[in-house]
Amino acid sequence: MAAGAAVRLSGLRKHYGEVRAVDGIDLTIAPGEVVALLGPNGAGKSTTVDMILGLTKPDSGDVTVFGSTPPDAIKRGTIGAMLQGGALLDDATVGEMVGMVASLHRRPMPVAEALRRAGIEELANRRGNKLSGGQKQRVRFAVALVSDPDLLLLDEPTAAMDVGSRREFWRSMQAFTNTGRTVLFATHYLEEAEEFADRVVLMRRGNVVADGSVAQVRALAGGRTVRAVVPGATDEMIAGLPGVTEFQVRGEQVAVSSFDSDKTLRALLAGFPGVHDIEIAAVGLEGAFLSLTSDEEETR
Ligand SMILES: Nc1ncnc2c1ncn2[C@@H]1O[C@H](COP(=O)(O)OP(=O)(O)OP(=O)(O)O)[C@@H](O)[C@H]1O
Repeated sequence: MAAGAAVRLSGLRKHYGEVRAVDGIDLTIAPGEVVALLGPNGAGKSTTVDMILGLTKPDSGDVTVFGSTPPDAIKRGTIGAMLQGGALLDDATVGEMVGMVASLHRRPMPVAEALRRAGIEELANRRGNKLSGGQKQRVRFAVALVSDPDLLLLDEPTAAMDVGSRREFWRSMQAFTNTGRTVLFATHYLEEAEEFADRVVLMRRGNVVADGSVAQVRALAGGRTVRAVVPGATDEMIAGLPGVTEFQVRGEQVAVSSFDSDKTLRALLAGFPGVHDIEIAAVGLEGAFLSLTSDEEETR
């Protein structure tokens, strides 16, 4: 599979002085996969995307895109990219901007089709300085699509969009991925990863801390939340239960995060005979994200 990989990163590293923006990551993305790159601010997502695009030179390690170097892949129109704040021209119309980019490629799709796929046909004659933030993002999407790329790299594509535009954007994106293209998108929105990605790669401080399907990443965090009404509960008693990683006591209402909910529950029942209204829930992707990317992990 490696030879036919859409993206292959091996030992990829980029440091800025003391900052280990990307600290030796290995990642293989198969053709047709839709992968979310998740992580808190400063995790190294943009630096990774920039290295795949050849915009940032790695200190060490290799990047290949469909077996080629990033500059060769870009020359062939294999990669389309939508970057945070990618420049648009104030005085050119949307149609002109997308047309200019199309003219740089050997086998572009028709400009009208790129506009249609990005859902901005009606903006074709609008000038760059008359676009809203969300509309600009869609123009960047059309620019990314017009080379008819096999790989799309998107750095926080829906950052400036309202909820409705976000939905529509992902609908357009799904139409694109249904044709078997590969997509890697960086995002802060867990629900986008959960809903649209086949695979989630979680980054923290320049490293990949989890990689798998949404269900697998959730399971990696392994925790559950136990809620109950516990007459007589005190902070000290709840903190002393086995498996507890975090807890909250509000009057008799207790919520506990636990890495071993069976043990926690047994001890709770033994220590507090009056406990009632017990609920146990699996950690969502958000919980997994927080537990796998929090700085407290550092001390483990
Ligand atoms: N050109 C640069 N010079 C110095 N430090 C940089 C440079 N680019 C990135 N960094 C640092 O590298 C780290 C990783 O940044 P990066 O932008 O890749 O993170 P990110 O995960 O994309 O964050 P965000 O979600 O905030 O966009 C950060 O600490 C950042 O300050």
